[in-house]
Amino acid sequence: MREKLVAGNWKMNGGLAQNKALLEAVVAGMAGVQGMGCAVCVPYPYLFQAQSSLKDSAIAWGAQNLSQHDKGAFTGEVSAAMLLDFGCKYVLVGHSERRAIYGEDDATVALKFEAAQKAGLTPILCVGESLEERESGVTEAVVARQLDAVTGKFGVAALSKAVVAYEPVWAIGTGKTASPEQAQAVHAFIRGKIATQSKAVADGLVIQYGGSVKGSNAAELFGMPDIDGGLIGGASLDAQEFLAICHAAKR
Ligand SMILES: O=C(CO)COP(=O)(O)O
Repeated sequence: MREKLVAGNWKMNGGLAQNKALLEAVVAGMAGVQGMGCAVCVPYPYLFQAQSSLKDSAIAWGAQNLSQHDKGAFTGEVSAAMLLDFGCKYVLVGHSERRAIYGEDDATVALKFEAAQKAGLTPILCVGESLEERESGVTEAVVARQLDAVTGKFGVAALSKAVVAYEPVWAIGTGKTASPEQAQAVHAFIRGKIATQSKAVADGLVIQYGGSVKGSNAAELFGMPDIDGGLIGGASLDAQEFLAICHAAKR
């Protein structure tokens, strides 16, 4: 049985004092909670703070991006090994903001996925269509292309140690959540597609939904058969909202 995973993506938000309060409240609110996974993906400068605050809790932490390279003359970049130095378990790869704003293409995302996995991190591979793509009926083709970029290069087994996050771009930060049925349809498509290559990998794959998840809509989304938790942006900055979402993922 898959365990649901709720991960916060703080994006470029936070500060030492604000993070301290948020992390303490999340640790307190998650004490004793079992049957689901919880993580926060914080900006690089706060990894040490996340590690110090969370190391004695069941909450994991991670980063929002990494370099595809191991080391060297790549000014401003951060390697997988550096993330491991700070105890990261997860790293986001291919978030739509990285794809759209920083021009990360499928090939680069695949290399980042590989760099994460080779180092022992669990990549959270983000996929999802834009509004224009949805309206022109190519949602499945877009998501398939984004998945194929990884499985075509590294084989379907690469997904046995990864998480996939389906984040329709039109639902990110817009307050416009995909309906549970809309999200479920794409999640089922993803799982079905992986199942044609390996049923075991498909059955075990955690597929998160992301895009305007809140305390008030989480339970409905997480109640769908192929939605295994969420990747949470804005609401992960508010302890009470984030905790409500985490609690909605409990078995
Ligand atoms: O991009 C997201 C998580 O990675 C979703 O962001 P919001 O929850 O703010 O819509």
